[in-house]
Amino acid sequence: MRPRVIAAVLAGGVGSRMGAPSPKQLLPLEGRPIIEHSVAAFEACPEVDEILVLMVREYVGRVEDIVASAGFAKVTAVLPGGGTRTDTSYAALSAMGGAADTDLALLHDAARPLVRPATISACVAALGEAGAVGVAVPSADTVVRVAPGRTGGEAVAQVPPRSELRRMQTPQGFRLGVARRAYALATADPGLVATDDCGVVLRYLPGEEVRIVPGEEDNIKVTNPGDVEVAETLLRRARARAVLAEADS
Ligand SMILES: Nc1ccn([C@@H]2O[C@H](COP(=O)(O)OP(=O)(O)OP(=O)(O)O)[C@@H](O)[C@H]2O)c(=O)n1
Ligand SMILES: C[C@](O)(CO)[C@H](O)COP(=O)(O)O
Repeated sequence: MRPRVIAAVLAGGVGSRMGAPSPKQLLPLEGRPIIEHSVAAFEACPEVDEILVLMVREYVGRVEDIVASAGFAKVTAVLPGGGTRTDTSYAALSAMGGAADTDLALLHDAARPLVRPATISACVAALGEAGAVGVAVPSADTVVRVAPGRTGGEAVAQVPPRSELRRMQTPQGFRLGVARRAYALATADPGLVATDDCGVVLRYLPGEEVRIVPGEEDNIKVTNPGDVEVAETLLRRARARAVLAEADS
């Protein structure tokens, strides 16, 4: 029997860098809220069985309305998120309590509305071989480690080989047993600091391989003012490509 695939769309953030009056995942992108685009990708992915959405508590009702009017049949619950992204991930995993350790959890930033169903499918396929996977892309820029400068400001301390570096995106996927073991250790650690879920597995289960799934440059995280316009341009370009591909076939 194939494992059940449960996706969680993480939308518990308030979007302080965006500075909009409501959380950025509610901003319109080509006429639909950003979060609707993100959920739609999972709804359209044939391998995904169920979707949970974790939203800033006071906007849970708003997202329930979005889910109802979009007719997302796979969404089984809209739940409140936590105080940090890691808290929201943990709340998502806790809400999957009825699932087996062999079932699969996919955690995705609501703020990445351009994720493609094919990328989600690739994560599910990779979880057939590894207990943890994360979508990532190479960096076109040289990435440096910095330290406080001798003359003030910051200075370059190290230039890691760029060929060994990737920029992590989401989705990030896990066999539930792996995510549960990692998060049980992480939440017991008072020094826990994490910026993504693969990092939690790497840190707390060092023996577990975290496999990279090649991603797409346009799976951007809408973060700062101006990013919605960039996402709109990328979305229009992707639509135009799809129309051309359809016409060619
Ligand atoms: N407590 C939190 C914080 C973040 N997120 C989600 O994690 C994703 C990536 O986080 P980020 O882009 O940092 O979103 P915000 O936290 O909303 O932004 P900011 O840091 O600017 O406040 C977003 O979909 C966001 O909603 C979450 O579910 N719960
Ligand atoms: C998970 C993530 O999107 C991977 O790039 C990223 O680390 C989230 O960071 P944020 O500061 O919560 O936006």
